[in-house]
Amino acid sequence: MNHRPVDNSAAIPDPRQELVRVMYSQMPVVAAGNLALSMANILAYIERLPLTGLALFGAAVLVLTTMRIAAFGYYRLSRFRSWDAASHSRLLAFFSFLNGILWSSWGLFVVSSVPHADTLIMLVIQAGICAGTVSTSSASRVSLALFVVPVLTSLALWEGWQGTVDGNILAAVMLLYLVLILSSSQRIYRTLHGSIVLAHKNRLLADELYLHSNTDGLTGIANRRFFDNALQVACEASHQNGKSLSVMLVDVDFFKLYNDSKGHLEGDECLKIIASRLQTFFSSEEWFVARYGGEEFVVVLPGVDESRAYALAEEFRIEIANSRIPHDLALPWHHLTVSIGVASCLPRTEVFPQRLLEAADRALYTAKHSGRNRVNLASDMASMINGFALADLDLSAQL
Ligand SMILES: Nc1nc2c(ncn2[C@@H]2O[C@H](COP(=O)(O)OP(=O)(O)OP(=O)(O)O)[C@@H](O)[C@H]2O)c(=O)[nH]1
Repeated sequence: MNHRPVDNSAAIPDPRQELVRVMYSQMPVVAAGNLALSMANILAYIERLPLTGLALFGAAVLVLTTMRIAAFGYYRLSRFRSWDAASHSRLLAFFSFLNGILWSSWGLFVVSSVPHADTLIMLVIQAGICAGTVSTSSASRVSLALFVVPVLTSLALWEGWQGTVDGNILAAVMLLYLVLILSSSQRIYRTLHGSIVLAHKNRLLADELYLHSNTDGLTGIANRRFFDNALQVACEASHQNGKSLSVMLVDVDFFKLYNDSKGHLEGDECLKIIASRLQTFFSSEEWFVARYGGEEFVVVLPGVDESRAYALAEEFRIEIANSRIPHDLALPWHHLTVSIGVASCLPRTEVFPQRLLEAADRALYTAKHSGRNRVNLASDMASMINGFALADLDLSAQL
């Protein structure tokens, strides 16, 4: 669970690398499919049962295609941000070449061992396979060429060797086809490139929107909106995992007088200082700080019980007082101070965010009216929660 509105805005990654990563991520699936293809070939060759072999191959291709489609959805682009694309693209090129050899061996196997197999039809099938690869391999020209060249040339060479068709004409046709494939790969790549850039821009915009709508404009810490959601989540988690939960309301003392004497801009700077001190002081991963409104801040401390929350609040209060931020009208100290109200709930108790806040607010009110620059505990919290539990019991008994 993330308790802070985090700034995720990173540069848009290189779309070509992103595509290589996606292709690379599918390698295990493709390898499994090709292994099935080789086994089908070997089986058909040993048993002299070409139809069984072909049926097995057909099944393997079906499984492979289904798995690849599933894998494409699974390996979403966002997962690959931290990958080392350079080394992966080399491995991908090597793998593509192996893949090409496998497919060409399949073509050669069929024309050489299946009676009446037509080389031309096989060539058309192989050409279709190459064309199908363009969409997925278009980001890496090297990988594409390493796949396509063995697949296309093997049958042409076979025919030339057999002398049934003019090898030169076949080679010329294959060359033309290769050029067509590579040029269409460029077009497909441009389209994919555009979609990937757009997808990343959209994500950055969504991140930015989230960040802005959850951050306080003045102090840069989380705002009330973020706090309301996060407190609800923290209360539910505390109820489920049986850990304590404490909330603090931190209010700057005599802040109106600070504004009046030093001006609103100085007041703003003062709020920024308090926010940053809070953020630094309560920096544990689980805790979070937000601006509650005006000169009031809130700290949520999952896993912290009442006595520890009190000790932490007292430590923070002293830290601010010891900073000696001048505030002549704050009597009797003549420097800036804060008052803090603390409320905690017992582990495994169902606690309502609103009740916890009300208790912390009452504690803060008492701290203010007992002279300010102090921490006050909502000592009625446990009895209040028990009171609710009893009220619930009474109600259910009446029902
Ligand atoms: N500079 C500045 N002042 C603000 C901001 N938000 C609220 N305030 C001021 O904070 C002051 C709060 O005053 P009060 O609620 O009377 O509280 P206080 O003067 O701190 O008195 P106690 O809380 O009783 O110690 C008001 O004068 C508000 O104008 C802000 O964003 N910037």
